[in-house]
Amino acid sequence: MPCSLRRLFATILVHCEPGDVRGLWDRHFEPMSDDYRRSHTCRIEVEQMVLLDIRGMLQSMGKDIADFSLPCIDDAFDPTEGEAREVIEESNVDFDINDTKLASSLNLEQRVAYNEILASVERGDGGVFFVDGPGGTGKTFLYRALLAKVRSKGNIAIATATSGVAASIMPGGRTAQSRFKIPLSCDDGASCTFTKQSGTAKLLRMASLILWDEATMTKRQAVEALDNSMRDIMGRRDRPFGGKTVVFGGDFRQVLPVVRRGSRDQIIDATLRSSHLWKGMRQLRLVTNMRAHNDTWFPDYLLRVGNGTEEVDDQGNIRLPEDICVPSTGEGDDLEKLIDHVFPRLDDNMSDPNYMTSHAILSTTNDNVEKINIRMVERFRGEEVIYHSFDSAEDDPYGYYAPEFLNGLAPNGLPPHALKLKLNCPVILLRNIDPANGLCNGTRLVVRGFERNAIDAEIVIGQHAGRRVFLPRIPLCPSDNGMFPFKFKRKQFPVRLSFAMTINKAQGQTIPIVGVYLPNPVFSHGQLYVALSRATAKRNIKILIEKEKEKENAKKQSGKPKKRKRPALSLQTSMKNIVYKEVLTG
Ligand SMILES: Nc1ncnc2c1ncn2[C@@H]1O[C@H](COP(=O)(O)OP(=O)(O)OP(=O)(O)O)[C@@H](O)[C@H]1O
Repeated sequence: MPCSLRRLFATILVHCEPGDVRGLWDRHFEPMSDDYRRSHTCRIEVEQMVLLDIRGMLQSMGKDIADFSLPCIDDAFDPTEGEAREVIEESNVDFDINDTKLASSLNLEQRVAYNEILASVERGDGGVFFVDGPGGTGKTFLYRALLAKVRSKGNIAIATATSGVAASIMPGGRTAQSRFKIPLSCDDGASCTFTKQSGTAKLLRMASLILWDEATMTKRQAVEALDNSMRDIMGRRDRPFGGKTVVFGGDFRQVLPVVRRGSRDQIIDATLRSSHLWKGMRQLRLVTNMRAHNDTWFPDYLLRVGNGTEEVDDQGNIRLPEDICVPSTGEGDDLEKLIDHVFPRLDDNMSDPNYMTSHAILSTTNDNVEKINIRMVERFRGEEVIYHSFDSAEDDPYGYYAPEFLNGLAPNGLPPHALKLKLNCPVILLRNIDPANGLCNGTRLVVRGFERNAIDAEIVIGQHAGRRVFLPRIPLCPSDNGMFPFKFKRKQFPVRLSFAMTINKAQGQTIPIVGVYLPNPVFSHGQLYVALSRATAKRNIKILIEKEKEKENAKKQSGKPKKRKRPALSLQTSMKNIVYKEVLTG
């Protein structure tokens, strides 16, 4: 508890712009130091221990404790002796002893990749690799084996991924953006923002191995920025990544980088495959699906969907297996049926975090996801707590935008104005709060308690699973600045319910029991493939494609008081599948 309070304190300093930092410190010092006071009697010593802990947390959130009006840290109590925080943090990453045993169960393709990469690490003369594997072929399994091997020898291995979710399932994983300090908008020729003398530069120089998972989802300019900076800090401008062993991984069949209003050509141009670095990357291919290894038909089908080779009808749609499709009437209760399939015996399992994280419904848009989440929280037993946000238009001195209007806005990546929660319900974090401690955009948690100004939650996925955290309300702005003609700010808890999530958010996660809700066709490359490939076997996936015609008829008839016939039940099995084949073969 005191540790969770210290983390909450650091989070408030970084994200909530408190007016009276010293007052906050004085008021909460006692509960924040409970654990240290039990083992130490000297108040000065206890105060220094709390400050050092908070300093570490602030540093991992990218802030310096000296910028806040807190008591000073006395060097005599500082055990780090001036060593860079990045180096200490990385050296302290515990490797799971069980991961050192993974090497013995690698399949043939994984073993070839493992040996080649380790040989490069051992030679120390650099090498750039791309682990190319469809979803479920064990890329993450391979990374865990590599990280454990390098770290078990006392060497530094840096694990990163494009998304927070993928980063959180690797030990010591961080988002590539935060670890390498890649600028948010990154143009051709850009570099990372760290200096040659910084802790990040020191860490990268010391690293024996650098991993970047889901590199297929990042813009090539971000990878090129790392290459530029590595050449610079290593003083080896002629060698890719300054002569380090760097391993990228991903699957171009999955979702590609987001290019706002981008054309197909612009999206392809933004991918790593279009980078000048691509040709120099040694390709290591994984082909055996280890996620669905008990079901050989399903992985083959998935690959045909991902490769765009599954046969299409005259409308350009592919057929989904009948036994995974939920019959539809085009009416509202279709969704209830899908929910029943995906969340059986919900009442008996409400407090089981494993159940909550192994069942989820995926859909294409936030609106669909919100609709499912609202239904699910209504089904969930317990008292509902509603937290309302404080919304403002920053550059609106005359108050043109009424609060009701602002409250009704639902931009992507922001929590709703009225956040409805119940005890034990699953939520997903919407911001990188403290990536080093498992709180990043995409982290899955369950709600364990409600405070007036904080949500008490438990991390349920990844290496920090089981950790309790307090989440405060923070000011949040839409990631897309051009979305509104004013600067919109919402002060709210940075979470959303996660019974359902968008397909893009689910990339990189294995979801043992998955439902896919498709009231509208998929609209981007790889979406259908990502949705289908989250499951471990065909029998664990259900898809609801809503019947279009009936919906339209229902709309037309809604104005007339005539008796309506009960809509017929039919099985919708065809769906659009968007595949940019040039990114798979170019
Ligand atoms: N050699 C192996 N032996 C046993 N299980 C394995 C092996 N390789 C992978 N697995 C298991 O297969 C499943 C899928 O593996 P993993 O998550 O590493 O795939 P992935 O390629 O990273 O998938 P995605 O791209 O969808 O994230 C996991 O449950 C993993 O533990």
